[in-house]
Amino acid sequence: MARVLRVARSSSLFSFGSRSYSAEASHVSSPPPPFLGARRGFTKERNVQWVFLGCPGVGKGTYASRLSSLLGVPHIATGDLVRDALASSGPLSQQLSEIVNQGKLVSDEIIVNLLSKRLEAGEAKGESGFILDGFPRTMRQAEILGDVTDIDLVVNLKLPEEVLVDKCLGRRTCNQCGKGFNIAHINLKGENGKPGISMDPLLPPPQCMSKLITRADDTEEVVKARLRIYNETVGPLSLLSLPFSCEAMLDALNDCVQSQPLEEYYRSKGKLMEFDLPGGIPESWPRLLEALRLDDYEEKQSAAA
Ligand SMILES: Nc1ncnc2c1ncn2[C@@H]1O[C@H](COP(=O)(O)OP(=O)(O)O)[C@@H](O)[C@H]1O
Repeated sequence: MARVLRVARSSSLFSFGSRSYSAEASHVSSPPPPFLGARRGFTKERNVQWVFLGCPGVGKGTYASRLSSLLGVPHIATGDLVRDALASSGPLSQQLSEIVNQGKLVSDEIIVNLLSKRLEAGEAKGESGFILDGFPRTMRQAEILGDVTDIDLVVNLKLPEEVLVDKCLGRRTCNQCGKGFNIAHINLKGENGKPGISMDPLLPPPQCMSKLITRADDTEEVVKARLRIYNETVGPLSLLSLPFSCEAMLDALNDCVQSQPLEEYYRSKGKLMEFDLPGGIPESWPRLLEALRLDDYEEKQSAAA
């Protein structure tokens, strides 16, 4: 039977259809080892169920997608689900475009429904496990997820705030092959004991160059609103220095219900792995694999095959 997240408006009850998930029946040892042991979640019954947290622009999509290929689990980005819904014709599209283009969060009900449909379709195709990117974004979403399934590990990617806006503004997607690139040159000098960060642009191959598009919500104003909302709902980011003056952003802030930050929620459950990205993909990817204790994963997989 299909696994479905169902929303009951009057209560916190959501369900993953027939699967016997229980918040109590966690296979996670307590207290967890440092960085949780990356192999948490690899069981005979199912594959990993991981969540990627991180500010807009931090690279969640990039690293979640690489890990999903490595581990053979689907990478499910709720931002992509929202963009697919936006691209479809229908009343939902119109409703979403106003919300997304102001940098606001889509309602928990809409996002849970989109995710539910995606999981259902995946299960029908025989998918097992997942890496969620962009979900949960609110405490309510985290509670819903916690009610219906066990999350093994929450990876919290971090970059200095100065880098995030530039990275968002540098994002490009090829409208033909769908791959993501980044044209930003990041070169942040180290100061006050903090290391500098430099990232080369991730440039597209020549055939994609003329087909690059920028996300409609990657304007400076909307990016800053999204970063502020992230700060309020997920975890602290010292963004107070950013100049916020536009009305859309103030609306977004007013709409943003202050909730206990998600980072703290998962930290208190011993599931949070913090990861400060040391630079671009060439520096960060091997270090991330090491932190996840997956550095020898490919070798072991091929040896076992
Ligand atoms: N879990 C979620 N809850 C509410 N809104 C979401 C969620 N995931 C995505 N969205 C909506 O989709 C937009 C794009 O999401 P995403 O691609 O994850 O962007 P980013 O991480 O760059 O902010 C968000 O700004 C928000 O409007």
